[in-house]
Amino acid sequence: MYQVQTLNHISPKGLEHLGANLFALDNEGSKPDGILVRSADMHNMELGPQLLAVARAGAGTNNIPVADCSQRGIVVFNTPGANANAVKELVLAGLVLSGRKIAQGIAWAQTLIAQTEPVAKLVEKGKKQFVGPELAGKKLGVIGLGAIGVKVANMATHLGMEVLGYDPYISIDAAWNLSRSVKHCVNLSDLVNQCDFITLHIPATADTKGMVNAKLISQMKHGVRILNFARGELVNNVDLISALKSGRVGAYVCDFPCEELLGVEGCVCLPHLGASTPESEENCAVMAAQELSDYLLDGNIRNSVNFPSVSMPRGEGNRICVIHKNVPGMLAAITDVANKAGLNIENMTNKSRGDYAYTMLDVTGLVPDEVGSGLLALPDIIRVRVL
Ligand SMILES: NC(=O)C1=CN([C@@H]2O[C@H](COP(=O)(O)OP(=O)(O)OC[C@H]3O[C@@H](n4cnc5c(N)ncnc54)[C@H](O)[C@@H]3O)[C@@H](O)[C@H]2O)C=CC1
Ligand SMILES: O=C(O)CCC(=O)C(=O)O
Repeated sequence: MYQVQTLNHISPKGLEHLGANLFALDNEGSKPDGILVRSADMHNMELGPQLLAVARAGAGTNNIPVADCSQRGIVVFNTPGANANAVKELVLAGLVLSGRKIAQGIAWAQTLIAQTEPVAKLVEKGKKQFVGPELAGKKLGVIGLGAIGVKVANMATHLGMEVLGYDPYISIDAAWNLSRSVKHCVNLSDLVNQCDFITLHIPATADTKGMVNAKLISQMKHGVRILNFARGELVNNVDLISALKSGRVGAYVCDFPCEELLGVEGCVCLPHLGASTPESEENCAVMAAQELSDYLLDGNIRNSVNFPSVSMPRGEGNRICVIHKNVPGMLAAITDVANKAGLNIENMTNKSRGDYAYTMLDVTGLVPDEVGSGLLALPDIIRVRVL
């Protein structure tokens, strides 16, 4: 029985994929084999030696200590694309909110109840302060053309916007899905200096943190409207607030409120609602639970952010799963241990990713305990499981 801990609310539709006879859900989680998480910050969490995998029901994994997990042989999964439509739809709202001063208008309309003049009269007198531009005919810059960025870019072409995209690492799949009317920018300056609206769809990493700062803003069009449904850390808030005050930035719509942004004129903060739809919560939970179950029960890895994708159909015998360093001689050393134990290797697969690699052997015959201990005694072996 595998113990699975949930650190956030995970849609019950997903949890149904963890069969009750094989998995025990334990929210206190003293010694979980697997963790299901959404946005909970795991950086200061103590991860026990028994922990095998963390599945993020969502896209961003910056709340998970991924490098540390890799070193300890903990596989981290995410759910690529499972919440992309939910975010795309909120970006549509964000585009309109950034231009038409809707949030400010709604807040102002609520104040009219206390006035002495009739509300309808006050509305007609006051509405001119909330005039804002249409989207059609304007230029939208999409930074990051992954699952969400592609959907946003394609949607914007249907709104009559001229769309520019920047992503030096775009995947082949994403490129196939991108509307051919999206203009490709080879550098960021080329995108930011012509766009009326800019939307961020990149992960928060050491390279991207603080990317929207005074220097980049100085290259943008005066009055540019910026949308951030990716991560708060991508934007230097001090520089952004000063640009809002000077009018260089016309509006900032973001999904990541923080102390310094609340109450700043021109800033519209949503409470991290990008993926908050029943459909997206369910998609993410189902995908994450399936990934976790497939790994815990059969050792297969799909959609990991720190280990390679490795899957093999399960045969009759035992399966030996080895996480190891990506260094020469590992396959020979692993198969040598199996051979010495008299095991016949029926099927075998091995893949590497960066500094790490994963090998699975399907063998006939019972696997003696000394195989596990023999493998673990080899240099550069991180984790061994016999399933
Ligand atoms: N507001 C919310 O609730 C949500 C926020 N997110 C955030 O949005 C981000 C993107 O999500 P997805 O599109 O699903 O991820 P994805 O992995 O499909 O796409 C990210 C894209 O960014 C590109 N990229 C990376 N570094 C870049 C750089 N320096 N410049 C330009 N492009 C760069 C990658 O090549 C990739 O194509 C997530 O990492 C997460 O932080 C995701 C889902 C929900
Ligand atoms: O689970 C959520 O609500 C947040 C989703 C998110 O930020 C992500 O998928 O990166």
